[in-house]
Amino acid sequence: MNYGFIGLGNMASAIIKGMCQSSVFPPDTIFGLNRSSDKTVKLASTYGISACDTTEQLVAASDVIILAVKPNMLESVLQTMAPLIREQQLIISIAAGKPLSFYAQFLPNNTVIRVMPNINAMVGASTSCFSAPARATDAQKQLVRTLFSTVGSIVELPEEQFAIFTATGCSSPAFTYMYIDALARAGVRDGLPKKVALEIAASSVLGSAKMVLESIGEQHPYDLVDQVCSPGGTTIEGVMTLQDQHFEHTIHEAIRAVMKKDAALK
Ligand SMILES: NC(=O)C1=CN([C@@H]2O[C@H](COP(=O)(O)OP(=O)(O)OC[C@H]3O[C@@H](n4cnc5c(N)ncnc54)[C@H](O)[C@@H]3O)[C@@H](O)[C@H]2O)C=CC1
Ligand SMILES: O=C(O)[C@@H]1CCC=N1
Repeated sequence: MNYGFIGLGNMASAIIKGMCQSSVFPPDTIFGLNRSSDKTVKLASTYGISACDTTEQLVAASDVIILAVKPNMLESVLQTMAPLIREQQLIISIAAGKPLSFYAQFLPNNTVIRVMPNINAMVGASTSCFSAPARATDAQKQLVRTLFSTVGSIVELPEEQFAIFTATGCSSPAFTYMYIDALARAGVRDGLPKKVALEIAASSVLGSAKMVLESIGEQHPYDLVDQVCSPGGTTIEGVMTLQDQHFEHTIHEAIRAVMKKDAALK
């Protein structure tokens, strides 16, 4: 089985890295095409994947085609692919926003599965989901699970939950990076070197995420908050300041803004 990536940016590079580092997907089964050839050449030399110069070459070589261009490029990519495609080819798209019905306009006879990974795929820690149409076979869905398991975890969701998954699971790493940097910056203000401050902040977030994951269904996150806040202590001052400054409301508004933009991409 051969795999062809159209668009070799941040996400495709991360997925190709995961596939090649697994023992499941040999590099000689992976093909790539990018608008500019520099990224294709780099991935070919780093991982030994095959570089394609045209959509014709990539479609001819692939059993599974992974669309990893920005949503605004999809229409032209699908128009170019449509006359070349074979019915048995599986299409996987990782683009935000575009529903399965969008792909059906261009490729009515092919199975298209939407996958939403996140950027933590670069370190094998993506939180991914997929939505498949009724026509998708168990084997096709299993292939999606196997492929994206090389870069982290993956669950199947109904398509109506795809957008909120994207916002809370795949846009949120950007917010978390901002939170980590804000903590580190505060550390710098009080004398920590930035590198040390970043290590402390990131490590603390990693441990906190582990605490939440291991207590789901047993303790509410606010039970954990209470365990940190000693009566009359230091942390409660920070917690109440965050509440005064609408910390939760700000996060909720950020998610709402992501959802609004996601809906506009359709
Ligand atoms: N960056 C992220 O955190 C995530 C992005 N996504 C989705 O993944 C997709 C790709 O995102 P990134 O990798 O971040 O973008 P990117 O901008 O890093 O990569 C896109 C690549 O596609 C290439 N390209 C553009 N038009 C092309 C064409 N006609 N033929 C071949 N290559 C073409 C560009 O040169 C670029 O290398 C987007 O649809 C995005 O919605 C999904 C999950 C997370
Ligand atoms: O910002 C975006 O459009 C993509 C979707 C999820 C993460 N990045």
